[in-house]
Amino acid sequence: MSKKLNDQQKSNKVSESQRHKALHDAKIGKFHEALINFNKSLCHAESNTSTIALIYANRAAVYYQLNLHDKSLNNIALARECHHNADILNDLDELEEKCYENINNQLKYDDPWEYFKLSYPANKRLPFIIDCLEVKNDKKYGRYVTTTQPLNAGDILAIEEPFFKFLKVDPDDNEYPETNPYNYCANCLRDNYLDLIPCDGCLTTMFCSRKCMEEGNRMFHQYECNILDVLKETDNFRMAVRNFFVSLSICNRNIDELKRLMDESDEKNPTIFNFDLSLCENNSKDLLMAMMSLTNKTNVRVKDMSYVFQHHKLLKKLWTKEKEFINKFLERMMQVEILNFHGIKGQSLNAKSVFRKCVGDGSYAFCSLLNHSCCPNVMRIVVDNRMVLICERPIKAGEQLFDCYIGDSFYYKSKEHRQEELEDYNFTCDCLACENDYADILSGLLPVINHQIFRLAYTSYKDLQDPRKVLTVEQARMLAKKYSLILNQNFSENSYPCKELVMLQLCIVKCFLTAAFSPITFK
Ligand SMILES: C[S@@+](CC[C@H](N)C(=O)[O-])C[C@H]1O[C@@H](n2cnc3c(N)ncnc32)[C@H](O)[C@@H]1O
Repeated sequence: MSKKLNDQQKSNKVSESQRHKALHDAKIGKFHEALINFNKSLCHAESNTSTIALIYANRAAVYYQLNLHDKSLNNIALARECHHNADILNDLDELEEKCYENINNQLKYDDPWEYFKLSYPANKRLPFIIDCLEVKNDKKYGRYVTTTQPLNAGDILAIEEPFFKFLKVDPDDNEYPETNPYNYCANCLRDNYLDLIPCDGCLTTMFCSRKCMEEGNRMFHQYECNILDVLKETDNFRMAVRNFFVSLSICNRNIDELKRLMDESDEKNPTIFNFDLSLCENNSKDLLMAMMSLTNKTNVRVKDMSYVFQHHKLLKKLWTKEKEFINKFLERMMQVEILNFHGIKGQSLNAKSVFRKCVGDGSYAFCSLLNHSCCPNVMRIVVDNRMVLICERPIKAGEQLFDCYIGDSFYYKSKEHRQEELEDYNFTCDCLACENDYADILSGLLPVINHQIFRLAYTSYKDLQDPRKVLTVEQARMLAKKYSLILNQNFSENSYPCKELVMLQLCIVKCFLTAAFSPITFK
């Protein structure tokens, strides 16, 4: 790598000052703040110095206090691996003994994947979606997803890993602590209960494990580590530049192979349904082609990016020879991004509420095939970086799955407002809600058909809106099940949309959002 362009260098002095802040936080019981400050301190510590061992030892002690003994043991092991002064060894041995003595009393994490599971057998070639989903194509929608079997509200239809992903961090944003880079793994975007390890080179990049560190370095960080400040200037194109690095790595740095994949994607317009992703062999190239086809070629102009490519030997050479293709690739990535990138809200130990800023963006090859309706029948939520697709009202065999691209659907926004928000997608929505100009569920426009169900739906809906009534994850999961059952039993196509069915649908959405985004709980 060439000369480091970040203006700051590792410094044990800065690291020590952060460590002392963390020790103070821990002393007054602010354990989450302490862990973040220890992470910051780790990032600033000079490589191969005993300071790093000391920080891991301190972090181990905090995890011990939090009753997270496996994390404590992990940090003891990390401390021992580092260059350390002999006098911390005794402390580590003592702490280790205490952890083993108490390991059976440690807090158990609530694993969201015990709850979010596919509701039907998995597709054999695409094991992350259920086996009755298909992709079709027509003139109006382009590609679209349908089901060969009826589906019910509450069913989980897909659990998909992002293909491209990007952690959006801002160390200076104090208003939203979740945008602090010392919270999340730069590779998988998970918070790992703040048990992160620092990059040896820069001051802000952390990983959750050696495996993620190796993968992150191989896929993108080898190019980015010493130019993080330069990359900030790429503004909107930051993610496109990241995707170029990742794609180049997938092609083993062979740009001719990347060109070939782009040509093949343009020619065949493949989706993931064209591939067998159950095979253990590396299928990144298949996925990359499927991702590149997710564009309607919106007009995008890339600004001059030469400054990004001047600091790395290979990139500089590629830029001189292949500037035109690289620009074309960045444009394509931007076109894909406009249509298909989804915010990732992290789960974090220090998240205080359901509503918080996204910590990153991700793109999902399957879920991106869903078209839009302002009265959707499925919803997407990102749990722990994976996209979970949930059925929010009954769907007949043969029907298309529709997602709502604009968060709130016809329940809250006027038709004009919705169309404005859909502008980037280049189509005019003619869904049921737009055709009939439904707006605002509480207005008089929608009829009430079953008054008994309406009373139940209305009370439940109002209860869920009440900010004083905060649901636990467990309660939200139970209620999602309850409302799904009532909706499934009372749904009739002839009466939808009516107030009570739409309200029940909204209750289900709200419960799933709460179940996914509530602060992490322990059993
Ligand atoms: C995320 S992609 C969905 C998959 C897309 N149909 C494809 O073939 O790749 C979004 C694009 O799909 C099309 N689309 C989505 N919803 C639509 C709708 N309700 N009516 C017509 N076209 C729609 C638009 O071209 C939009 O830009």
